[in-house]
Amino acid sequence: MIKNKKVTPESTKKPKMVIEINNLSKGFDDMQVLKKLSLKLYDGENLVVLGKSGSGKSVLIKCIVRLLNPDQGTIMVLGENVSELKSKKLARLREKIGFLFQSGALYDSMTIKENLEFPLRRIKKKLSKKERDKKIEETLEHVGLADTLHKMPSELSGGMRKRASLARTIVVDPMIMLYDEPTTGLDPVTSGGISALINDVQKKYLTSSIIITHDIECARATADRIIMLKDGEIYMEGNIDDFENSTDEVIQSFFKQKA
Ligand SMILES: Nc1ncnc2c1ncn2[C@@H]1O[C@H](COP(=O)(O)OP(=O)(O)OP(=O)(O)O)[C@@H](O)[C@H]1O
Repeated sequence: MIKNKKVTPESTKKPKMVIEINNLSKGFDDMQVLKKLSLKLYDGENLVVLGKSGSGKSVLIKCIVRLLNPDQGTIMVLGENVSELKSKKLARLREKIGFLFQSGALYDSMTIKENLEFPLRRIKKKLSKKERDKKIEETLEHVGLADTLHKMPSELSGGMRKRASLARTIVVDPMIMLYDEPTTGLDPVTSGGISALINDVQKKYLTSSIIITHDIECARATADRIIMLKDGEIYMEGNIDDFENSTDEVIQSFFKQKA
């Protein structure tokens, strides 16, 4: 692994860790996807995970929320060992994690308001209807979709649907956000808007995020720190300047190819 100077959000303070992965291995049949991978996500940072298609980025975040079970290694999330949690505790932990899937996955038969109401009713049971409505309106306003309350997902553009999905994820106040290819399939201007929104969410909701992407522009706009995966291992860790100035051929070709 190429390792540059230690990059933590604030190198003078000891930052709190929200995710700590040690020696994670995961394979399918005879294909080893992740090989003894270790990484940390610090409180309040945006960690970008780069890697070619098939390098195991999605498998990594699926292991974090135990949508997949690791073959080996430990995953600590907010101080809990994910593999050891019984279903009730796992469900409670998952409530603290916002997962923005690549597809966005809004419920097509519900209005945007109903899409946000759904997780709120399930997770924030104590809110009154008035409080719920207020929270939905505030969240939609924050993602720039205040006037879509009564619209159906099919009436929105791809970028707006992505914003609505993000609103549905953040409406329940997650502590950690996992973004799986948040800008894939969007034009450069719309992608730039989503990257800016990821930063807004980090500031406003004080979330810690893992952002999985191929999109160098998204990495440039959002990353406090970047990890590049290759062949199931961390190939390089650093900040965007370390990557852009790297003379390593693999890194250069990855960045050139995306330019
Ligand atoms: N449930 C599964 N069963 C079998 N193989 C799987 C499963 N999930 C992922 N894989 C395989 O693991 C490898 C890594 O997949 P993954 O989705 O993590 O890649 P990725 O880096 O996210 O790629 P992309 O950028 O294209 O989304 C791929 O070869 C994929 O086919």
